[in-house]
Amino acid sequence: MEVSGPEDDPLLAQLHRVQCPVCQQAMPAAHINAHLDRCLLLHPAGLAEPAQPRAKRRRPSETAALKQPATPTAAESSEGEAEEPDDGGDSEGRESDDAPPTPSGARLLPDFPGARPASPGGKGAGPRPAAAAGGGASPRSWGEAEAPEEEEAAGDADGEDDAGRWDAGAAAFGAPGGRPRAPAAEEVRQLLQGKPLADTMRPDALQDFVGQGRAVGPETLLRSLLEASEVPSLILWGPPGCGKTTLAHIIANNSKKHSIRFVTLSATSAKTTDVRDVIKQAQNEKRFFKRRTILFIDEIHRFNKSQQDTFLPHVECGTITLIGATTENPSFQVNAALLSRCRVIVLEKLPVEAVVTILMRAVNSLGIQVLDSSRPADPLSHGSNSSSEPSVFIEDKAVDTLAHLSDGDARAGLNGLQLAVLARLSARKTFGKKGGQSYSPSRVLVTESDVKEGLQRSHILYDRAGEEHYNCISALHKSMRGSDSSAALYWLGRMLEGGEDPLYVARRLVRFASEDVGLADPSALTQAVATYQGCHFIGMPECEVLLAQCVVYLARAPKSVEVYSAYNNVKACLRGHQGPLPPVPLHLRNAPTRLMKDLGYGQGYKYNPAYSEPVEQEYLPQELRGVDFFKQRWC
Ligand SMILES: Nc1ncnc2c1ncn2[C@@H]1O[C@H](COP(=O)(O)OP(=O)(O)OP(=O)(O)O)[C@@H](O)[C@H]1O
Repeated sequence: MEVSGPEDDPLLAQLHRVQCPVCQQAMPAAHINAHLDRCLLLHPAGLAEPAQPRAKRRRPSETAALKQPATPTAAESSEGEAEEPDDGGDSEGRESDDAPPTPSGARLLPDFPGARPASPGGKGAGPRPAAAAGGGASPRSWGEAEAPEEEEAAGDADGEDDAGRWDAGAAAFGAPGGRPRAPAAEEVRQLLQGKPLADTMRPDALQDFVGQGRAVGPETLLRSLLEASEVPSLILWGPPGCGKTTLAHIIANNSKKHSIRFVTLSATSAKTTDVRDVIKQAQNEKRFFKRRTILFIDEIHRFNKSQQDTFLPHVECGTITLIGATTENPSFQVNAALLSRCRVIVLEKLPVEAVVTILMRAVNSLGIQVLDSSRPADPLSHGSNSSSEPSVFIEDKAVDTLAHLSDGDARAGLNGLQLAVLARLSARKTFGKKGGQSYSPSRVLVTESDVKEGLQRSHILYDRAGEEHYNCISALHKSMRGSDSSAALYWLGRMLEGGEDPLYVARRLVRFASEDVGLADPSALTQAVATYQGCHFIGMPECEVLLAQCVVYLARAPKSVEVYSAYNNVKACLRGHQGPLPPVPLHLRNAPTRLMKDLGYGQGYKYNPAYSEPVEQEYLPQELRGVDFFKQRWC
């Protein structure tokens, strides 16, 4: 996905002007890294150690120089305008020119882990957020804020050791040249605290919206409409964390530019009166100011049918443009009349690559560096860090694993990342020791196992209340029907590991025992009922094996739908019957009283045990004589 940064837009580039802390020259933020590379080489006095000609990357020691303003020379003063390509990162082969920049200006690689993204200080990266040190900045402000003089370079005083470590570290971790330094752990911690990373990273513009090409890709009608600010009433349907609210947020952002009101309500908390208030205001806005109102209702499926009816006439007459978000199938959860007035946009579970892109954007934005596992290197071999504040690294496979475990839910992935990093920062796990000597923490490494711990798998893989609940039980039922015991066990596991109620599964097994196994193995029903009772007695997790046993039993059992089909025929016959139902034949009626006997109840009935030979007798009403529900299809 293309992600544009200020450097892509000359206007934005002008707006994002920063001042070189060495020569004081002002320039577009996008040029600062390339400028600093040369500026610092021209001002070795600004370095804590002599500049090495190969040093295109910023070293921590160089960061110290950022605090020592130097007088600009003629050579530098024209440099900011005529930027030369920064080859520092390229020499390590880490940075792809094709890689789109993040909103913060950092580059992302489209494919992961085939290629590694640059860290935030990489080519095109903006400087570290000014408030990062103060903890108030959002990661999004990375490329916008500039306060190198506030930065306390962790390893500044380390001189040679630090410089060597940083260079080698950059090689080891894939950090390209041109970055002032990695943010210290404390800064990362402050960025992560207080607000969910998922919210902080929510894109504001359509070009930052990852994936969902089918719904809002470049060629889609919806995209053209959104770009023209002609937003139709929409129902955004998709699994959790796939970008429904984000898309609405982008529309809201866009609406502001076109003086369209955007009002948000959540169906979990809003009452009908709230909806009425919004509609009233929308009417006034339309009447007096000719302003349109877009009403976004999150989790619209939680409104009952009559609440949904409240919008109907107002959507119809254009007082409001409705955008509803739902994880549930709108065919069942949204009023048909409302549905017919809205365009349903189906958003899909985000593919792993898209989640990787989103995660890498967050990683870059936080200034966390990615440890490239394809380039094994012992970071400790590059010297110690005497700084009290270590830099933060994450294993590339940790990002990969996180993306896989997120199961298409970007929020889950971002939350997992946030938890893993915060947990690791709290534990301050370091790389260990070098040559038997202990080092003060020079780096904090977030590993694959950290992210696994950071994820609540159960909440990620399975949505107990939503669509996934029905999808999985259906998959289990069909696997058992197809006698695939292995697949059936898999779907059972998916549900139980996801926190499904075991009794819900057990009830389905009871049903299956009759519906699909039926009289081919009547003891299946006994097994299933016993399983239900067993689950009831012992609960989870002990009852999982009961369910597994029963699932395998049912999957392997012979199948017969004879009873099930015949009964369906009976139901179809009854439902399709025209006119009054035929009376029960008199001979089949019980006659407990004289009056009933006098009326002919029970007359002519042949009590079967009283006959040694087969009994000829009709049991169906007159008009159904001869019907065989096992043979005749009614539905
Ligand atoms: N397509 C996307 N592109 C970029 N970021 C995304 C995308 N989808 C989700 N995200 C990230 O994940 C977070 C959660 O997404 P969002 O709130 O849009 O999910 P949702 O589909 O509305 O989920 P829910 O149904 O649970 O409310 C966002 O804040 C954003 O950071």
